[in-house]
This record gives sequence, C-alpha cells and structure tokens, in this order.
Amino acid sequence: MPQKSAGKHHLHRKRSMAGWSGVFMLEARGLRYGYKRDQPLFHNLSITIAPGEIVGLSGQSGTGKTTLAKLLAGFAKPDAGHILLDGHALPASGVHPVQLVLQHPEHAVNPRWKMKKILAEGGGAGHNFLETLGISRAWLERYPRELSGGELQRFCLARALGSAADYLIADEMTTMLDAVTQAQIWEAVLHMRNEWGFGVLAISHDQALLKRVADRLVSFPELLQPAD
Ligand SMILES: Nc1ncnc2c1ncn2[C@@H]1O[C@H](COP(=O)(O)OP(=O)(O)OP(=O)(O)O)[C@@H](O)[C@H]1O
Repeated sequence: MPQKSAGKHHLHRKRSMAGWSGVFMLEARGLRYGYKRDQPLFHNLSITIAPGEIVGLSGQSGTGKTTLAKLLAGFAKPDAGHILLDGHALPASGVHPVQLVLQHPEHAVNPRWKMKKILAEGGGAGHNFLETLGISRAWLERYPRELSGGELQRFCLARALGSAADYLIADEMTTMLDAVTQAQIWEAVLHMRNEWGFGVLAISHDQALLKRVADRLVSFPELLQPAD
C-alpha cells in the first residue's frame, strides 16, 4: 500500500520535558463504520494517541481492529465521526501522515518492482535508518520474491517511515515472523520512535509483545461508548 513521500524531515521534531513538538495528537472521535449499509461493525469508537506514544491494542477476532487501522490510515472513510491530527481533518490526497503496516508484506508490494523502487515510494531509499532496520544495501537490487518474509517486512516498515509518518499503525506486523526477527524489528521501531517521536498503534493478539513494547494498553471494547 504505497503512499508518497512527504518530503519533510524527521529531525524537525524536537523532544522536551513536556513531550514532542512538531508532531500532533491523533484522535478518532465517535467513529461508526459498517461494510454493509445499516449494519455497523462499531458505533461511537474513540481513541487518542499522543506524539511518541506506543498504544497496544488487543481484542477478540472480528471485532474491527484492522478496520479501525484502515480508517486511521485513510484507506476507508468512517460513516460517522472524525479522525483528527492536531485538531484538523487528515488530508484527502497526497501523503498520509498515518502509515499502515499489515501482517503480510508480500501483499503490500508490487512483485514486479525491485526493492529500491518499492522503497522509493516512501522516500526512504537514501535514509541511514535502513541499517537500523537491518536492511542490507544488497537487497535493494532484489525482487520481493527473492527476500524472506522478515526481510520484506523490514522494507515495508522502511517505506512507511521513509515518508516521515507522524503515526505508524502496526497491525499484527510481526505475527508471522520468528521470535528473533520479531524482537529485532520492534527494537528498531522503539529506537526510531525515541529518535523521531512518531506515535504507534500496535495491534496484536500477543499480549506479551504488547506489554513489552507499548506505553499503554487498551482492549477494543474500551474504545466503544454506547451509541447515542
Ligand atoms: N472487506 C470486507 N467486507 C465485508 N466484511 C469485512 C471486510 N473486512 C472485514 N470484514 C468483517 O468485519 C469484521 C471485522 O474485521 P476486522 O478485520 O476489522 O477484525 P479484527 O478485529 O482485525 O480481526 P482479527 O483479530 O481476526 O484480525 C469481521 O467480521 C470481518 O469478517
């Protein structure tokens, strides 16, 4: 799911004792969404993520976590409610400040493109954070089929963060990977979050993982208020 580069730089963000400046609160208020008309999957869902914060979200299968992820990242529009960044609606076109990384990287890349072209979609080709993510420069010349799932997921993350996203939605981002790769990828995310201050919504069924990486844990039902 490529999104174009923002052309802005991570380093415009500054951290002080009070928190991060240059990045803004992400708020979803009163969201309603249904795949079928008149059959809402959820009513009145609200969530707030602060700059630099990692929120861990869990919940039963089929409740709507991935749907929420897609709404926040602009891949679908809520039937009601608002998604706001610093109090303003998110841009309808161009660079999306909320970037989504899903479970299956092989579905998120063009199989006919070399990795350097895929990475360039997010503006991240020249960044030194490739090393942080454990991406070898030699892989840039390969096609997606010539990489492992873990290697490919590192690229999807680099593409998302290369656009200088203000928020990352990591939806079961490392679920399919071995424990070592999972730990390396999350260590890189934590390191980059500490450097740049982007916020993260980490969605997973793995409570142990969420406890390890998140600053705050929420379960899906806690996000719902009774319908008006
Ligand atoms: N494109 C779609 N069209 C119709 N229904 C859908 C579509 N995508 C998801 N759904 C349904 O919406 C509900 C919520 O799906 P979603 O993927 O958001 O749940 P989830 O909480 O992320 O589940 P899991 O934990 O299993 O990943 C499910 O009942 C699912 O079958």
